[in-house]
Amino acid sequence: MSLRFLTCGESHGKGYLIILEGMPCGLAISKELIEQDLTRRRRGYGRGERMKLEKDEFEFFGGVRGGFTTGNPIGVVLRNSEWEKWRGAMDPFKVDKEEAAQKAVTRPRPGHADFAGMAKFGFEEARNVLERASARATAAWTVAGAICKTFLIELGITVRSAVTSIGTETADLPESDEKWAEAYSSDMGVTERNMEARLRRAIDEAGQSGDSLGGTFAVVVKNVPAGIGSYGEWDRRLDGRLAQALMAIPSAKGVEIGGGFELSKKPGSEVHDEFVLLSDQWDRGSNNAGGIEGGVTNGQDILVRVALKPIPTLKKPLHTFDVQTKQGATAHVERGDVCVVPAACVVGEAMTSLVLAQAICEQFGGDRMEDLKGRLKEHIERTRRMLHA
Ligand SMILES: Cc1cc2nc3c(=O)[nH]c(=O)nc-3n(C[C@H](O)[C@H](O)[C@H](O)COP(=O)(O)O)c2cc1C
Ligand SMILES: C=C(O[C@@H]1CC(C(=O)O)=C[C@@H](OP(=O)(O)O)[C@H]1O)C(=O)O
Repeated sequence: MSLRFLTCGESHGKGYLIILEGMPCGLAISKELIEQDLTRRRRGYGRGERMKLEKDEFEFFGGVRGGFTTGNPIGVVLRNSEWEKWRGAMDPFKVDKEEAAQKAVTRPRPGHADFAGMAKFGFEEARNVLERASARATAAWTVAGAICKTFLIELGITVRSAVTSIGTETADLPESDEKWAEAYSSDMGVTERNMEARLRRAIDEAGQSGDSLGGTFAVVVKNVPAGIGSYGEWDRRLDGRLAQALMAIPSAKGVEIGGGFELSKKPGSEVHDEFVLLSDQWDRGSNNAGGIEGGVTNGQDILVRVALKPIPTLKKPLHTFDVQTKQGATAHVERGDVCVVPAACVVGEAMTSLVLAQAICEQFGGDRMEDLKGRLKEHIERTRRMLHA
């Protein structure tokens, strides 16, 4: 069965419903791992007022019994902390006209879905658009992703992320488990404490001048077996699927696999990862491919980098127009974040986990975790024999 997830909900509505269908039965579910990822997604210096208020309370609705998946669709309810405050404007049936009018967004913010969404549906103002386009939905994606990450951990596969730049300040990718642990617990998603301070300063400067900052992050997947994905059809290639899932993160504008854009500047002799003999096993001397060749994993770590634009709602608003008066205006201002890169990289882990879990379920799936693990083990052993000198 293929694994898929859907959500419904709005940023200032009651919350989100998450349905993850196709997870095999018998997987132990860790509520703590979901809580940890939701907490990490709220992190980061530069996030706005809402992240101090939001608790991300969630409840399992179906598909898990006694701590194990049953093979039924998994349902989770994720509540918005401020629902009561927004009820007047957002209630499914009893909307208070005055409150709704106060919340109307008639001056579309450049860089947001406001105008494009109004054009799509013919809305007279953008409230319905921004409610669904909001990155609040990434909390729901993080819940689904954390369940997929639990599935991958059970198979010995780890998905981690780190911030690699904010504005023009850069940070190194962690190189050891110890460094990854530092990035995991860092508020900024980086390894060095002095780097955290530099990134905070950059965010302060942007915030003080009413501006915002983007940046980059990397997701690294370790211990992925070779041979996952497909070269058979364009929409089954794993690199393409990862790029789609990561590009869907609000504000993501670029995705690179392995050496990415830099590879285009080098000759082939410096790019392709040669096979080398390490004791009695054939291995690779480098990993410029980022663990994927021809849309299929090659057994090396998967490395994906994502570039995020600076977020669009600015305290010093950009120029726009009012869709009702047709006059020039300054863009609508909502309270908001100055920089979201440390939060977005947690969403990057979630989306990567989802795509990988999907590919593994398609290839080795079935209804039972135990059967899937057995098939995957056989596959790994066969590959090891292939690489044995
Ligand atoms: C975790 C996270 C939080 C975000 N918070 C804000 C915010 O507070 N204000 C804002 O204008 N954009 C924020 N964004 C970005 C917008 O949601 C995004 O730029 C917008 O929906 C348009 O989508 P696009 O940039 O992918 O084209 C956030 C993005 C992420 C990933
Ligand atoms: C709520 C979250 O992020 C929100 C994403 C967002 C946007 O425009 O994307 C705008 C802000 O919403 P609000 O105006 O309600 O503060 C962010 O806080 C979240 O990440 O959980």
